[in-house]
Amino acid sequence: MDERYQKNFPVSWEQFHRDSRALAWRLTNGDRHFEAIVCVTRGGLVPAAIVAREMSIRVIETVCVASYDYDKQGELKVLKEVAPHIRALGGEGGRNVLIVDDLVDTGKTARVVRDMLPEAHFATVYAKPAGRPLVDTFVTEVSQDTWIFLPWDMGLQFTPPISGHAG
Ligand SMILES: O=P(O)(O)OC[C@H]1O[C@H](OP(=O)(O)OP(=O)(O)O)[C@H](O)[C@@H]1O
Ligand SMILES: Nc1nc2[nH]cnc2c(=O)[nH]1
Ligand SMILES: [Mg+2]
Repeated sequence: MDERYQKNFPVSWEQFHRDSRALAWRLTNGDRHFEAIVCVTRGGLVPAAIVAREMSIRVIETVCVASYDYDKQGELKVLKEVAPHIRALGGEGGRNVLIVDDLVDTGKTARVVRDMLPEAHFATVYAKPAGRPLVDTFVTEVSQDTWIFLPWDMGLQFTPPISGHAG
């Protein structure tokens, strides 16, 4: 684990579903009308599916970026841009577009995607303090020194008892 991260925050599928639904509730109670979701792959794919279902949004676009190799942040590469007709929804800048990602950490990914769609609404399930100013709506804040383990990166495994005795 990168030394920047001192704590773990493991999230189960149920918890992630609950938190993504909570994000949809917040977005539904806002004053914006969204015609399409742009999800930031790959982490944004799962919350985007849940938010799209709850908000009855059927137009889903991707913006494909890569920056982390597990917990090591590298140079950010845009592998696929947003289609021009999606960028134009609600006028130049994408005012009627909802951008969804799983989390914001340093804010580097959010900055790049926001620059593509400056009028869009940016939503994440989790936010760390450095990235929080770049997000319009989120559900749970976690500290900067916490690594969030998402359910698709984990599996069930044996945990030894607290006493240390295996049997
Ligand atoms: O705020 P930042 O420091 O830029 O970090 C946040 C980004 O990091 C993760 O994506 P990652 O690059 O690991 O790719 P993935 O979504 O394909 O897992 C996460 O899904 C966010 O998109
Ligand atoms: N899974 C995961 N990916 C990240 N990318 C940047 N920060 C994080 C994090 O805390 N967890
Ligand atoms: Mg990502």
